[in-house]
Amino acid sequence: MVRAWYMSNDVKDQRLENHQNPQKFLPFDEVYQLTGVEYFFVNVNTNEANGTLDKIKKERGYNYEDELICSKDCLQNYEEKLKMFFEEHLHTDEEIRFVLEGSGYFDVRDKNDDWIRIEVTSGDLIILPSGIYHRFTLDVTNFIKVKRFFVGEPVWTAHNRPADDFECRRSYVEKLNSRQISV
Ligand SMILES: CSCCC(=O)/C(O)=C/O
Ligand SMILES: [Fe+2]
Repeated sequence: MVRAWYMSNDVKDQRLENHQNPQKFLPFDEVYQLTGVEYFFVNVNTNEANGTLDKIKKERGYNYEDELICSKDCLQNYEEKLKMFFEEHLHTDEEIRFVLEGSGYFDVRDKNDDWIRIEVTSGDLIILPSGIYHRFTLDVTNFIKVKRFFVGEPVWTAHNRPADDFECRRSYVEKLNSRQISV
């Protein structure tokens, strides 16, 4: 089950939990209010969710999907890719990841530009809105297998911060500030 917390500013090892002191966990509805990130739990064996995976895909028009394994053995240019994933960046489209096996951390900037760390494990489906600054890291287990969904032809390009002049960034900030982000 998904867990989220505010991160320490002093990150020596990105694969550790890196909590603030004292620890400050957030319920996911608060994460949503502060970031617009959406979350569903999907049973990986039956694909049943709060809704079903098929329903989520249909409603959101996800007509592309593939699988990605991030591990030393399976990911080409592993070190380089992991470094890239942990650079703060945004995408011009939603980032949709459904965890089939393993675990990892998505770090997302909240309204006040603070890092919230979201721990994902098997069954977690997470949707990062277009324009949100974020990054990803494996945890100490060094393994995650995800399904990636997309509307139309996938574009994986990451735009590193600063990317404040991108239309998707402006529109994300505007929506978040006027609380127009909707599920
Ligand atoms: C676990 S999916 C790989 C990371 C990725 O695609 C991305 O864009 C992270 O922000
Ligand atoms: Fe990303």
